[in-house]
Amino acid sequence: MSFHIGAKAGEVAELVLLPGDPLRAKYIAETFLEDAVCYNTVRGMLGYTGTYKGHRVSVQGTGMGMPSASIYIHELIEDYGAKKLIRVGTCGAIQNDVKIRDVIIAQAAATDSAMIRNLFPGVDFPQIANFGLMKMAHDIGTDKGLNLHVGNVLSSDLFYTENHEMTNKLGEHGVLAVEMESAALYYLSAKFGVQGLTLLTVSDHILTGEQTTAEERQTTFSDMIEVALETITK
Ligand SMILES: O=P(O)(O)O[C@H]1O[C@H](CO)[C@@H](O)[C@H]1O
Ligand SMILES: O=c1cc[nH]c(=O)[nH]1
Repeated sequence: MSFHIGAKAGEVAELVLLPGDPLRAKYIAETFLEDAVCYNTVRGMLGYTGTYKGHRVSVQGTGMGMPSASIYIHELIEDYGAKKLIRVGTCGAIQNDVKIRDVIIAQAAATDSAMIRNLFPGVDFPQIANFGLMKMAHDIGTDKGLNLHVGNVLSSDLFYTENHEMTNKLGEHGVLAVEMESAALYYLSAKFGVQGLTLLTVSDHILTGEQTTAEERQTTFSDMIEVALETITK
């Protein structure tokens, strides 16, 4: 077992989905995977391994924010050998043409976190998705007829930001939505030479104030999950 994950060696698959919400991990395992077994309950951050169309796949909750997500992502890669990781998250849209329940493929993630900046003084390290996973997800999502958007997102340290001017400015520069973990996934994927991608379902609209319910955030968004599972197992 690693510091925060109670799985034994071999209990985590090389292919891992990463929802922030551990109960979304449970829902995904119970709804989409066959023979899913729970390998982690440490801190209630549930993790499961099962199969999807014959491929071993794990799904691990990461918690909220880059400090929490980076702990799980780091241990999944370094201690358990994860090779492809797809975050399946929720986000708040900051573009008018991005609607509630649309799916976003995060091509890159800007961040207001100092976590990565502090590692590269004087350089803005680019946090980008793996191209192969991104193209595959785009092809699969397009075939499914989804309302897909591809572009930049903001991974913010603050859910309740006071800097609305900054959010608006990022929107004016084409950033699609705000969430809290993708920059960490993309940085750690680059550090360890593995493949990382984020898919997001729009759970709320920052410009219009529309919202989904907590239950929807935990248990729906099956389009995104299916695209993630098809992509990661191709
Ligand atoms: O739904 P998840 O994957 O947790 O993602 C989003 O939701 C949380 C905030 O409500 C943050 O973790 C944010 O990134
Ligand atoms: O970080 C997040 C996630 C969902 N919705 C938001 O507005 N922000």
